[in-house]
Amino acid sequence: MAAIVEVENLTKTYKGGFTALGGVSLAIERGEILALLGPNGAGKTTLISALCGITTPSGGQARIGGHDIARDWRKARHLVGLVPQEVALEPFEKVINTVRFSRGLFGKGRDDALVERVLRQLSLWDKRHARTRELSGGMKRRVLIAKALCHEPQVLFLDEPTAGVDVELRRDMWEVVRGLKESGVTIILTTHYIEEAEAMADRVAVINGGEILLVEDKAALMRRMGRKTLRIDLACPVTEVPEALAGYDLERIEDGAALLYHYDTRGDGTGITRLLQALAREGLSLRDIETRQSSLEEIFVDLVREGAA
Ligand SMILES: Nc1ncnc2c1ncn2[C@@H]1O[C@H](COP(=O)(O)OP(=O)(O)OP(=O)(O)O)[C@@H](O)[C@H]1O
Repeated sequence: MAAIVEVENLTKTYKGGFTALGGVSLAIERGEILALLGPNGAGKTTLISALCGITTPSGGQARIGGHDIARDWRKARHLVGLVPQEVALEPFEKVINTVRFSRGLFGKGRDDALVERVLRQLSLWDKRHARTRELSGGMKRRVLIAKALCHEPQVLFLDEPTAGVDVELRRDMWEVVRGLKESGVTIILTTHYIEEAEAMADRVAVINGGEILLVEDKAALMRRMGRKTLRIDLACPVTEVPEALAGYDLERIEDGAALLYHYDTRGDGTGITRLLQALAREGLSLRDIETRQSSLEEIFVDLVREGAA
Protein backbone atom coordinates (compact mmCIF):
# COMPACT_ATOMS: atom_id res chain seq x y z
CA MET A 1 0.00 0.00 0.00
CA ALA A 2 1.32 3.45 -0.92
CA ALA A 3 2.34 5.65 1.98
CA ILE A 4 -0.18 8.36 2.86
CA VAL A 5 2.54 11.04 2.87
CA GLU A 6 5.32 10.74 0.29
CA VAL A 7 8.11 13.31 0.26
CA GLU A 8 10.82 13.23 -2.39
CA ASN A 9 13.86 15.43 -2.30
CA LEU A 10 11.92 18.41 -0.94
CA THR A 11 13.96 21.60 -0.63
CA LYS A 12 13.24 25.03 0.75
CA THR A 13 15.43 28.07 0.42
CA TYR A 14 13.97 31.16 2.04
CA LYS A 15 14.06 34.56 0.29
CA GLY A 16 17.19 35.70 2.10
CA GLY A 17 18.99 32.67 0.62
CA PHE A 18 18.89 30.44 3.70
CA THR A 19 18.32 26.77 2.90
CA ALA A 20 16.08 25.32 5.59
CA LEU A 21 15.42 21.99 3.82
CA GLY A 22 18.22 20.47 1.83
CA GLY A 23 16.44 17.62 0.03
CA VAL A 24 14.18 15.71 2.39
CA SER A 25 12.73 12.33 1.44
CA LEU A 26 10.30 10.54 3.70
CA ALA A 27 7.38 8.11 3.48
CA ILE A 28 4.76 8.06 6.21
CA GLU A 29 2.47 5.06 6.49
CA ARG A 30 -1.25 5.30 7.05
CA GLY A 31 -2.18 5.06 10.70
CA GLU A 32 1.25 5.56 12.22
CA ILE A 33 2.54 8.15 14.64
CA LEU A 34 5.81 9.60 13.39
CA ALA A 35 7.78 11.87 15.69
CA LEU A 36 9.98 14.41 13.98
CA LEU A 37 12.85 15.24 16.30
CA GLY A 38 15.46 17.89 15.79
CA PRO A 39 17.15 20.77 17.55
CA ASN A 40 15.94 24.39 17.19
CA GLY A 41 16.08 25.55 13.59
CA ALA A 42 16.44 22.00 12.19
CA GLY A 43 13.66 22.55 9.66
CA LYS A 44 10.75 20.75 11.34
CA THR A 45 8.24 23.58 11.04
CA THR A 46 9.40 24.35 7.50
CA LEU A 47 8.78 20.74 6.48
CA ILE A 48 5.35 20.65 8.07
CA SER A 49 4.43 24.04 6.61
CA ALA A 50 5.44 22.88 3.14
CA LEU A 51 3.35 19.71 3.44
CA CYS A 52 0.35 21.70 4.67
CA GLY A 53 0.57 24.24 1.84
CA ILE A 54 1.62 27.18 4.01
CA THR A 55 5.13 27.46 2.61
CA THR A 56 5.96 26.88 -1.05
CA PRO A 57 8.84 24.43 -1.46
CA SER A 58 11.74 25.45 -3.70
CA GLY A 59 12.15 22.01 -5.21
CA GLY A 60 11.24 18.35 -4.99
CA GLN A 61 7.82 16.81 -4.63
CA ALA A 62 5.37 15.66 -2.02
CA ARG A 63 2.06 13.84 -2.17
CA ILE A 64 -0.64 13.46 0.44
CA GLY A 65 -2.98 10.56 -0.21
CA GLY A 66 -1.56 10.47 -3.75
CA HIS A 67 -2.31 14.18 -4.41
CA ASP A 68 0.64 16.34 -5.35
CA ILE A 69 0.89 19.25 -2.90
CA ALA A 70 1.64 21.72 -5.73
CA ARG A 71 -0.45 20.56 -8.69
CA ASP A 72 -3.32 19.17 -6.67
CA TRP A 73 -2.98 21.37 -3.63
CA ARG A 74 -6.66 21.68 -2.82
CA LYS A 75 -7.23 17.93 -2.54
CA ALA A 76 -3.96 17.49 -0.66
CA ARG A 77 -4.88 20.30 1.75
CA HIS A 78 -8.28 18.74 2.50
CA LEU A 79 -6.59 15.60 3.75
CA VAL A 80 -4.43 17.36 6.32
CA GLY A 81 -5.07 19.05 9.63
CA LEU A 82 -2.47 21.32 11.19
CA VAL A 83 -2.09 22.20 14.83
CA PRO A 84 0.35 25.10 14.80
CA GLN A 85 3.00 25.76 17.40
CA GLU A 86 1.56 29.09 18.47
CA VAL A 87 -1.84 29.32 20.08
CA ALA A 88 -3.86 31.87 18.10
CA LEU A 89 -7.56 31.87 18.89
CA GLU A 90 -10.29 34.44 18.63
CA PRO A 91 -10.51 35.39 22.35
CA PHE A 92 -14.21 36.29 22.48
CA GLU A 93 -15.46 33.44 20.32
CA LYS A 94 -17.16 30.43 21.91
CA VAL A 95 -15.35 27.12 21.61
CA ILE A 96 -18.10 25.45 19.59
CA ASN A 97 -18.31 28.31 17.09
CA THR A 98 -14.59 28.50 16.51
CA VAL A 99 -14.56 24.78 15.73
CA ARG A 100 -17.60 25.00 13.43
CA PHE A 101 -16.03 27.96 11.65
CA SER A 102 -12.85 26.01 10.89
CA ARG A 103 -14.92 23.30 9.21
CA GLY A 104 -16.61 25.98 7.10
CA LEU A 105 -13.20 27.19 5.90
CA PHE A 106 -12.80 23.89 4.10
CA GLY A 107 -16.09 24.39 2.35
CA LYS A 108 -17.73 21.65 4.38
CA GLY A 109 -21.33 21.97 5.53
CA ARG A 110 -22.33 22.24 9.17
CA ASP A 111 -22.18 18.91 10.98
CA ASP A 112 -23.14 19.26 14.62
CA ALA A 113 -22.81 15.54 15.34
CA LEU A 114 -19.21 15.56 14.11
CA VAL A 115 -18.31 18.70 16.07
CA GLU A 116 -19.81 17.14 19.19
CA ARG A 117 -17.83 13.93 18.65
CA VAL A 118 -14.58 15.86 18.21
CA LEU A 119 -15.21 18.05 21.27
CA ARG A 120 -16.07 15.04 23.38
CA GLN A 121 -13.00 13.16 22.17
CA LEU A 122 -10.91 16.11 23.36
CA SER A 123 -12.80 16.51 26.66
CA LEU A 124 -14.04 19.95 25.59
CA TRP A 125 -17.73 19.29 25.34
CA ASP A 126 -18.43 20.80 28.77
CA LYS A 127 -16.57 23.92 27.68
CA ARG A 128 -18.32 24.30 24.35
CA HIS A 129 -20.03 27.54 25.38
CA ALA A 130 -16.95 29.03 27.06
CA ARG A 131 -15.14 31.85 25.31
CA THR A 132 -11.69 30.75 24.29
CA ARG A 133 -9.99 33.40 26.44
CA GLU A 134 -11.53 31.75 29.53
CA LEU A 135 -9.73 28.46 28.88
CA SER A 136 -6.49 27.19 30.37
CA GLY A 137 -3.45 26.81 28.14
CA GLY A 138 -3.93 23.04 27.87
CA MET A 139 -7.58 23.49 26.89
CA LYS A 140 -6.63 26.09 24.27
CA ARG A 141 -4.26 23.57 22.71
CA ARG A 142 -7.04 21.03 22.61
CA VAL A 143 -9.28 23.58 20.88
CA LEU A 144 -6.55 23.94 18.25
CA ILE A 145 -6.63 20.17 17.77
CA ALA A 146 -10.43 20.23 17.51
CA LYS A 147 -10.19 22.96 14.88
CA ALA A 148 -7.66 20.92 12.93
CA LEU A 149 -9.85 17.80 13.09
CA CYS A 150 -13.26 19.19 12.25
CA HIS A 151 -12.86 18.87 8.48
CA GLU A 152 -12.08 15.15 9.00
CA PRO A 153 -8.44 15.10 7.87
CA GLN A 154 -6.64 11.81 7.43
CA VAL A 155 -3.27 13.23 8.43
CA LEU A 156 -2.77 15.44 11.44
CA PHE A 157 0.38 17.52 11.89
CA LEU A 158 1.05 18.58 15.45
CA ASP A 159 3.81 21.15 15.77
CA GLU A 160 5.05 20.92 19.35
CA PRO A 161 1.67 20.00 20.80
CA THR A 162 2.80 20.14 24.41
CA ALA A 163 5.29 23.03 24.41
CA GLY A 164 5.04 24.83 27.72
CA VAL A 165 2.38 22.46 29.04
CA ASP A 166 2.91 20.93 32.49
CA VAL A 167 3.81 17.27 32.92
CA GLU A 168 0.34 16.10 33.87
CA LEU A 169 -1.36 17.88 31.00
CA ARG A 170 1.29 16.61 28.66
CA ARG A 171 0.38 13.06 29.60
CA ASP A 172 -3.30 13.85 29.03
CA MET A 173 -2.35 15.15 25.60
CA TRP A 174 -0.50 11.91 24.83
CA GLU A 175 -3.72 10.05 25.63
CA VAL A 176 -5.61 12.33 23.27
CA VAL A 177 -3.10 11.70 20.49
CA ARG A 178 -3.20 7.93 21.03
CA GLY A 179 -7.00 8.11 20.84
CA LEU A 180 -6.74 9.95 17.53
CA LYS A 181 -4.46 7.29 16.17
CA GLU A 182 -6.96 4.63 17.22
CA SER A 183 -9.63 6.51 15.32
CA GLY A 184 -7.51 6.03 12.19
CA VAL A 185 -5.71 9.38 11.87
CA THR A 186 -2.07 9.37 10.79
CA ILE A 187 -0.07 11.65 13.06
CA ILE A 188 3.15 13.54 12.51
CA LEU A 189 4.34 15.44 15.52
CA THR A 190 7.35 17.58 16.20
CA THR A 191 8.63 17.77 19.71
CA HIS A 192 11.54 18.83 21.84
CA TYR A 193 10.45 16.50 24.61
CA ILE A 194 12.13 13.30 23.66
CA GLU A 195 10.22 11.33 26.24
CA GLU A 196 7.16 12.37 24.25
CA ALA A 197 8.49 10.61 21.16
CA GLU A 198 9.50 7.67 23.32
CA ALA A 199 6.00 7.43 24.79
CA MET A 200 4.02 7.84 21.61
CA ALA A 201 5.81 7.35 18.33
CA ASP A 202 5.80 4.23 16.19
CA ARG A 203 8.69 5.65 14.18
CA VAL A 204 11.14 8.44 14.77
CA ALA A 205 12.68 10.74 12.17
CA VAL A 206 15.66 12.82 13.22
CA ILE A 207 16.24 16.04 11.28
CA ASN A 208 19.16 18.42 11.63
CA GLY A 209 20.31 21.28 9.43
CA GLY A 210 17.48 20.60 6.96
CA GLU A 211 18.55 16.98 6.39
CA ILE A 212 16.91 13.81 7.64
CA LEU A 213 19.55 11.87 9.57
CA LEU A 214 17.44 8.77 10.00
CA VAL A 215 13.92 7.40 10.01
CA GLU A 216 13.47 4.24 11.98
CA ASP A 217 11.08 2.17 13.99
CA LYS A 218 11.41 3.52 17.53
CA ALA A 219 11.82 0.18 19.26
CA ALA A 220 14.37 -1.01 16.66
CA LEU A 221 16.28 2.27 16.97
CA MET A 222 16.49 1.92 20.71
CA ARG A 223 17.65 -1.69 20.36
CA ARG A 224 20.19 -0.85 17.66
CA MET A 225 21.66 2.32 19.09
CA GLY A 226 20.94 1.75 22.70
CA ARG A 227 23.55 1.11 25.28
CA LYS A 228 22.78 -0.34 28.61
CA THR A 229 23.96 0.71 31.99
CA LEU A 230 24.48 -1.60 34.93
CA ARG A 231 24.06 0.13 38.25
CA ILE A 232 25.85 -1.55 41.14
CA ASP A 233 24.84 -0.49 44.64
CA LEU A 234 27.64 -1.25 47.06
CA ALA A 235 27.20 -2.44 50.62
CA CYS A 236 29.97 0.01 51.70
CA PRO A 237 30.73 3.19 49.71
CA VAL A 238 34.16 3.45 48.05
CA THR A 239 36.23 6.64 48.00
CA GLU A 240 37.64 5.72 44.61
CA VAL A 241 37.34 3.01 41.99
CA PRO A 242 39.92 0.32 42.90
CA GLU A 243 42.99 0.24 40.63
CA ALA A 244 42.26 -3.36 39.60
CA LEU A 245 38.94 -2.24 38.08
CA ALA A 246 40.42 0.63 36.05
CA GLY A 247 39.92 -1.27 32.77
CA TYR A 248 36.12 -1.23 33.17
CA ASP A 249 35.54 2.52 32.82
CA LEU A 250 33.33 2.59 35.89
CA GLU A 251 31.60 5.76 36.97
CA ARG A 252 31.44 6.42 40.69
CA ILE A 253 28.19 8.09 41.74
CA GLU A 254 26.39 9.14 44.93
CA ASP A 255 29.61 9.59 46.90
CA GLY A 256 30.79 6.13 45.99
CA ALA A 257 27.65 4.35 47.16
CA ALA A 258 27.10 3.06 43.63
CA LEU A 259 29.03 2.39 40.43
CA LEU A 260 27.77 2.64 36.87
CA TYR A 261 29.04 0.36 34.14
CA HIS A 262 28.08 1.24 30.54
CA TYR A 263 28.10 -1.56 28.02
CA ASP A 264 27.11 -2.16 24.45
CA THR A 265 24.43 -4.76 23.82
CA ARG A 266 25.70 -5.23 20.25
CA GLY A 267 29.13 -6.48 21.29
CA ASP A 268 30.15 -10.13 21.70
CA GLY A 269 30.08 -10.10 25.45
CA THR A 270 28.89 -7.53 27.91
CA GLY A 271 31.77 -8.03 30.32
CA ILE A 272 29.33 -8.20 33.22
CA THR A 273 30.40 -11.64 34.45
CA ARG A 274 34.06 -10.64 34.50
CA LEU A 275 33.22 -7.36 36.19
CA LEU A 276 31.21 -9.04 38.95
CA GLN A 277 34.04 -11.54 39.52
CA ALA A 278 36.55 -8.68 39.70
CA LEU A 279 34.37 -6.83 42.22
CA ALA A 280 34.23 -9.96 44.38
CA ARG A 281 38.03 -10.34 44.15
CA GLU A 282 38.37 -6.76 45.39
CA GLY A 283 36.19 -7.66 48.36
CA LEU A 284 33.37 -5.31 47.37
CA SER A 285 29.97 -6.59 48.51
CA LEU A 286 26.94 -5.67 46.47
CA ARG A 287 23.65 -4.51 47.88
CA ASP A 288 21.77 -4.48 44.60
CA ILE A 289 22.26 -4.39 40.85
CA GLU A 290 20.03 -2.98 38.15
CA THR A 291 20.28 -2.54 34.38
CA ARG A 292 18.89 0.37 32.42
CA GLN A 293 18.46 0.86 28.67
CA SER A 294 19.77 4.19 27.39
CA SER A 295 16.97 6.55 26.53
CA LEU A 296 15.96 7.90 23.17
CA GLU A 297 17.27 11.23 24.45
CA GLU A 298 20.82 9.90 24.75
CA ILE A 299 20.57 8.31 21.31
CA PHE A 300 19.24 11.55 19.84
CA VAL A 301 21.99 13.70 21.35
CA ASP A 302 24.62 11.30 19.96
CA LEU A 303 23.05 11.34 16.51
CA VAL A 304 22.79 15.12 16.26
CA ARG A 305 26.35 15.51 17.54
CA GLU A 306 27.67 13.00 14.97
CA GLY A 307 25.58 14.65 12.22
CA ALA A 308 27.03 18.06 13.07
CA ALA A 309 30.62 16.75 13.21
N1 LIG B 1 10.33 32.89 6.84
C1 LIG B 1 11.62 32.59 7.00
N2 LIG B 1 12.59 33.31 6.40
C2 LIG B 1 13.89 33.00 6.55
N3 LIG B 1 14.35 31.97 7.31
C3 LIG B 1 13.43 31.23 7.94
C4 LIG B 1 12.02 31.50 7.84
N4 LIG B 1 11.37 30.58 8.59
C5 LIG B 1 12.31 29.79 9.15
N5 LIG B 1 13.54 30.18 8.75
C6 LIG B 1 14.82 29.55 9.13
O1 LIG B 1 14.82 28.21 8.70
C7 LIG B 1 15.43 27.37 9.67
C8 LIG B 1 14.49 26.25 10.05
O2 LIG B 1 13.41 26.81 10.80
P1 LIG B 1 12.21 25.92 11.32
O3 LIG B 1 11.23 26.84 11.97
O4 LIG B 1 11.73 25.05 10.22
O5 LIG B 1 12.95 25.03 12.41
P2 LIG B 1 12.37 24.09 13.53
O6 LIG B 1 13.09 22.79 13.39
O7 LIG B 1 10.88 24.04 13.45
O8 LIG B 1 12.85 24.84 14.85
P3 LIG B 1 12.19 24.99 16.30
O9 LIG B 1 12.41 23.69 16.97
O10 LIG B 1 12.99 26.09 16.88
O11 LIG B 1 10.74 25.34 16.10
C9 LIG B 1 15.82 28.27 10.83
O12 LIG B 1 17.19 28.60 10.71
C10 LIG B 1 14.96 29.50 10.64
O13 LIG B 1 15.60 30.65 11.13
